[in-house]
Amino acid sequence: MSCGCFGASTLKKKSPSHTPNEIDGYPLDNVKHFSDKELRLATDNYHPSNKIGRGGFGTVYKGTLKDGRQVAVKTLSAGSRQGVREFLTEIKTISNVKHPNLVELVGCCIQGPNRILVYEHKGYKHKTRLEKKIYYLHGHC
Ligand SMILES: Nc1ncnc2c1ncn2[C@@H]1O[C@H](COP(=O)(O)OP(=O)(O)OP(=O)(O)O)[C@@H](O)[C@H]1O
Repeated sequence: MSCGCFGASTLKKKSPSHTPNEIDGYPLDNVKHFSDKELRLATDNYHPSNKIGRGGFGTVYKGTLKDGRQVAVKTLSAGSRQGVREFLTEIKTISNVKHPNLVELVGCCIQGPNRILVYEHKGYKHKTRLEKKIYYLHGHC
């Protein structure tokens, strides 16, 4: 947390609410950006009772957005190198695809160290990990 010892110009340069509009040259304009605060509110501060799973990316929490929409909030585990690559891959692929068998990417959070993906919540997942890989290999048909 910043305190009074920093000058105003320092605070301006390092605004914690800054959201990048690209990652590795990939534009993020078509993806909704959530703030850390919004997702903490949605998941009751990542309360353990909202934990719905864990994958290669990190822990997944159930959340409710301000508009009442139910979402799955996928938090990237700190230090997960696989996750950093997967974060960008998931944004690149899922944000441009709509398919009844794929969950919709609602948005993401890239704030400070946070790398979080927000999906529509499904009561169950349609695809196993293997099915997802086959799906991608066969070119989203
Ligand atoms: N959109 C969603 N709706 C409901 N539950 C979800 C959703 N996304 C993930 N989950 C839950 O979180 C668990 C982990 O999902 P996640 O996609 O992170 O990993 P995975 O399916 O094992 O595949 P991978 O590690 O390759 O990404 C799932 O098994 C499921 O229980």
